[in-house]
Amino acid sequence: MDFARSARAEEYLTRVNEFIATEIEPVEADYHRELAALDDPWTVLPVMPELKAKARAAGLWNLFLPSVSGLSTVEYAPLAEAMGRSAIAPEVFNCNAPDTGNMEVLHLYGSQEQQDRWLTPLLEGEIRSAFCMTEPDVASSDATNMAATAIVKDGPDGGEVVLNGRKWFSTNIGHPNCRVLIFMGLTDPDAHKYQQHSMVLVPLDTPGVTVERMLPVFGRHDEPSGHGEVVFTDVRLPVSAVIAGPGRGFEIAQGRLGPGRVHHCMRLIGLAEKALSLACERATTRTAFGKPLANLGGNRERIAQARIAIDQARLLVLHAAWRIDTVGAQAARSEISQIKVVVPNMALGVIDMAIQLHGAAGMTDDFPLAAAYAGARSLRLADGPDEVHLGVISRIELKKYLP
Ligand SMILES: Cc1cc2nc3c(=O)[nH]c(=O)nc-3n(C[C@H](O)[C@H](O)[C@H](O)COP(=O)(O)OP(=O)(O)OC[C@H]3O[C@@H](n4cnc5c(N)ncnc54)[C@H](O)[C@@H]3O)c2cc1C
Repeated sequence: MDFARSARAEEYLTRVNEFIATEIEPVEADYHRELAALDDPWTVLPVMPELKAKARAAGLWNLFLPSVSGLSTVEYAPLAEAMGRSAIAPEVFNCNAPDTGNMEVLHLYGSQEQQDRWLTPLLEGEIRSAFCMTEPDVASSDATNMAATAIVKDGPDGGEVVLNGRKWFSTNIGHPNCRVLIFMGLTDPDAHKYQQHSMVLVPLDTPGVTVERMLPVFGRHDEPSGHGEVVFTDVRLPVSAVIAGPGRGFEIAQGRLGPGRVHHCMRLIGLAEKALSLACERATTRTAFGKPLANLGGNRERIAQARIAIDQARLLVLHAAWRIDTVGAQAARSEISQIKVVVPNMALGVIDMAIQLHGAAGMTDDFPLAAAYAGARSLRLADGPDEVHLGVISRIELKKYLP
């Protein structure tokens, strides 16, 4: 396998890094401060559309989508890593979750009408979207448990689909520009277990859709995107809102949760790098007991271990990306699950070390470490719990030994 960067990837990386250094990093701390000071932080600050327009004009836009960027998964990895160093860069480049996953779904499975109505404005960065699968009342790590319903009823113009149920942790639903969500619901409990569910495109202003509350993650609401609890009460839509037709929810979930989901791991490598660089700066510029922090206790070893852990995890991510590019996401299931276990746990360790070296300051919002810790911890669940991924890896491993 060859992880050397192509000339095209190298060129993009130089430009992305330059854009982040000159346009994003100088304004990022103020962005967070200004947002936190607002009475209503569910607001788009003017600087965000300005940055997006600049990134777009620079051709650094929708790089996550191979058909737009022409980049392979291996080529995209260092770009996502660069974006992951900053909390706002992914959005600036229109490469942020969950919109990227939703765009991939619409790109792969959407009808022409669905693409015109939703994919085009998402690709333009004009609107945002949410993905509503997880439910508070069932163990949602097992997607066959989803109990909210998407019942198809016959009628004129092909009939309608009626949605009922409660979803939560719907990321992005608090964003002022969130206009559409993808709802996963039970359509036919008698069908094969992987053909019971459907995915439905729901305009956020459809009667019967109510965002009941925004959920905190370690006390943070992640404004202006957030994670909402959403109730669906007799939400009626034409059957043309069902993506790829009724009963194909699982098939689409497999597609959605394939290549797009390794982007989180790529970005987390960048976040861990950011934490390590902050730790090194702090350790070399602050003195205790007459020495720089770096020279106290086991701090040099901890920094060395962090460097090793990040480089190991990066290689595993590149390997998974290479497998996706060469054999496809389905055949790379073990490698994808491996990085989903390794990377968030690695990032948590590195960020925790950086927080410790910062002392009490590491727990505040004066540094991006506390938010980074919450984000990395979330990804031990949000991308599927570690245990589920370990189950996938062991199943594939043990299968080799079955008679
Ligand atoms: C910040 C954040 C953002 C999120 N964003 C979204 C979103 O945008 N859209 C969305 O639909 N969902 C989202 N989620 C939800 C996430 O996908 C679910 O939390 C996850 O799938 C687990 O489902 P659950 O919470 O119901 O946990 P459960 O299924 O109840 O599992 C709880 C625990 O049980 C154990 N467990 C489960 N299965 C196994 C197993 N096979 N072996 C051993 N132990 C096991 C694990 O310890 C697991 O953590 C988000 C979550 C977070 C924290």
